[in-house]
Amino acid sequence: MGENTKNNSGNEPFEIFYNQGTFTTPSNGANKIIPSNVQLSQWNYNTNRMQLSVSIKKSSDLLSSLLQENNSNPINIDLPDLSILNVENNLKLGNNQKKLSSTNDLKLDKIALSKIFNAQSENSKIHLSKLMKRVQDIKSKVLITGDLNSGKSSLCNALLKRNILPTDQLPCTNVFIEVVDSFYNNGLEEVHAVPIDVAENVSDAVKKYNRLNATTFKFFKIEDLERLVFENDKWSLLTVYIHENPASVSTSTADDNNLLHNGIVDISLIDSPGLNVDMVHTSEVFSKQEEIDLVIFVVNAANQLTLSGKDFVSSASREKQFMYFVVTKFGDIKNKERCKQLILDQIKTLSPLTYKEHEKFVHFISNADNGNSPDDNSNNTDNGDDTPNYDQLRESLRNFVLKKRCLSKLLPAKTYLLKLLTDLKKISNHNVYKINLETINLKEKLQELEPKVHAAQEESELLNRQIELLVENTVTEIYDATRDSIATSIDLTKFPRYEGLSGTYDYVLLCRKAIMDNIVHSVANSEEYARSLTENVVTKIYDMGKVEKDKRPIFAKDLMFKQKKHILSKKFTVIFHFGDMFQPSWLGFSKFLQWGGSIQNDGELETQYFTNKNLMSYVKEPSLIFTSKIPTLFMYSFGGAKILTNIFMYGTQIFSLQALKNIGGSLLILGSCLSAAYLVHDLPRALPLNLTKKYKKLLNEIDYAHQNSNRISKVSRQVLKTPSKEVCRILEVKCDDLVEQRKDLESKLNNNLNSFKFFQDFAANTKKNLEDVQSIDLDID
Ligand SMILES: Nc1nc2c(ncn2[C@@H]2O[C@H](COP(=O)(O)OP(=O)(O)OP(=O)(O)O)[C@@H](O)[C@H]2O)c(=O)[nH]1
Repeated sequence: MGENTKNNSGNEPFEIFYNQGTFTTPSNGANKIIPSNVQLSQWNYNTNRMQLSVSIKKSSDLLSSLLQENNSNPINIDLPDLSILNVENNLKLGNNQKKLSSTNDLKLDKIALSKIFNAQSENSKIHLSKLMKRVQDIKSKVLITGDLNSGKSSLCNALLKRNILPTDQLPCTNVFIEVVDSFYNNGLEEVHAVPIDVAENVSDAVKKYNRLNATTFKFFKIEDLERLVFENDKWSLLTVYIHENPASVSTSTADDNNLLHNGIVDISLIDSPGLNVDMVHTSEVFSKQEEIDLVIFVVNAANQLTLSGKDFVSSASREKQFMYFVVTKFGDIKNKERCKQLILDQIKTLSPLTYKEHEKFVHFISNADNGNSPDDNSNNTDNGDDTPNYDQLRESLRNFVLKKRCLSKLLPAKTYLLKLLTDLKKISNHNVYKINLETINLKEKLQELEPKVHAAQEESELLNRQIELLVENTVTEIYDATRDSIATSIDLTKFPRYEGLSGTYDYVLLCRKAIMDNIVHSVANSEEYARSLTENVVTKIYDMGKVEKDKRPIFAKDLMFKQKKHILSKKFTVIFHFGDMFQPSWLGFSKFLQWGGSIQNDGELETQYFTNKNLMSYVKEPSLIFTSKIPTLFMYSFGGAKILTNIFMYGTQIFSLQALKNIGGSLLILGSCLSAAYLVHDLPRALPLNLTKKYKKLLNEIDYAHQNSNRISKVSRQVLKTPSKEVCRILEVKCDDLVEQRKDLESKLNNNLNSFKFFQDFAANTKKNLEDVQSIDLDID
């Protein structure tokens, strides 16, 4: 078994040559004439074998492409009526192997089902590769099974025409025995026993046993079989090599009359232990192995098909379309017709196809005792005409294997391919249907989504623009307001009252402070205005973005303008000069000389009479006298008195040089005194005027109004960025979400389109392959 027919003459056990319409087998040295119907069978067999091989390869490729599609795009396999690729076959519970319905008992989604389907498909690919091996292998295994003591070993011996296997009235075969021609063991008759510790069961043993590897078995003589068949606790398989026809051993040639090594297809017979509760499962599993081409079920006519037998047959017939039934001990039955009918009825229920051709597949044997004797054919004949003897059975079996090996060898592959391709056809049709439905659904969803996406995008753009504009207007407003406020602050300064010559120093300081305070105050006011306005606009922006109140970040307006740079930017210094106290003008001086009053800093003519002050104030603040008209009055009085004295003293000599000298000196002193008095008198007007000018000049020079307006508006802009960004982000997320949904739908739609194309091609290829397989005619007579 480990070695195959390569021993013979090449890769194939038989090299077939055409020779004027006959087949020859070169192994026997002489050309053998094979009947033309066998020749036809061989030709058909090879053609079918080749066609099936191609179909297996194509089916495997189809499965691979389906798997690939399933991995990139989970396919729909929620189909209840699949036979090979039904995912429910993968969902079994516990020891009782109860099947679960994926749709009822377990709710599995498309992805989960597709993963199970992957496993199922992989198994199917493995099975296909085994089928390929099987289709290309020309060896044939025949499993003989049946109830305990039903006559399996006797049947085996009868078919081999040798008493090789032990038979007994009591159950005796406890180990599976495979009988192979000694051709496969260098012409030696031996028993190779596979120990239980090498292989636990027969299925395993068949795989592990290798004739060329002595560690996989133990040698025994043929005579030891009597003992070995009982030792089921030691051996899982006994391989028995025999000379079926001792006469042909010397030439090592195949014999047409042989069953095991006949020159066209080599057969091995496997005798199995009787079916009891323990053995049914093992036999069922074994019979389903691809290596088993044909199952012969031996029925004791007296017992008919027992429960174990029925179990086995119904399970095995799912895999093997045809089974042989050999009814033994039929001769002992009185009412043969009734017995026959009862058994045929049972077969009809369990394996309808076998029943349909029961004349070929169901054999009634009357007497096994004599059947073992190859020479005594007369005793093998049943009393009835329709009950073939062992020779007829042997011939039928051999013909079946030889002429109908298409069925035994290739039918399982064809049957499997038909089921698989039908499954694939159903899957592709189902997917095309589902994809169409999904596509309609996706298109509807996309149509609904499209306007929403546009609306959201437009809303987002509009709101962005509105917020941008709002921020820009706010910042401009803050800038302008701050600039105006600072620019007008100096002019709006309220200067303190001048409290006389002695308070001149304080007056200077107070005037400067008044200007400074006004400017700084205007800046602080502008900052406060910016805070309030910014706070309002922040709320407005969140309102525009429809951000829920509890989701808005807390806005702490008091934190605005708190950094050091803000404090520093408000500071500036102006250096005071003595000259800042005076700003003489001819107009002012001439007014001063008039009795009426003096020009004040606002240009208004102010009249300060001697009487407009309380006399007590002059007492309290004598220096006030200098800012009043009192010194002027005094000057005028003194000058006038002096001139009058001169006129009186010099009379007509008033215009004499001496008189003019005296008058000139007096006038000079008078003028000087009046000028000094004017300057002192003009100080409350001149100082604020000069300071105002000086501060304005400085503020202009350092661009104070712009710097602060810029600073304040910049802070507001910075602050407003946060809600603007937040609202934009929310809108973007909303848009992105919709765009993502659209993208997702489009991608699904695209996938659907690809899947649709895939399944269209897949359906066409599957259909073609299915038609090819259907056209393979294995029914050759
Ligand atoms: N009368 C009669 N006896 C048969 C026939 N076939 C087998 N026997 C007898 O039935 C007994 C059991 O036959 P076996 O061939 O050992 O049966 P088995 O099915 O191999 O038995 P186990 O493998 O041990 O279950 C033997 O004594 C056979 O001689 C038959 O067709 N007619």
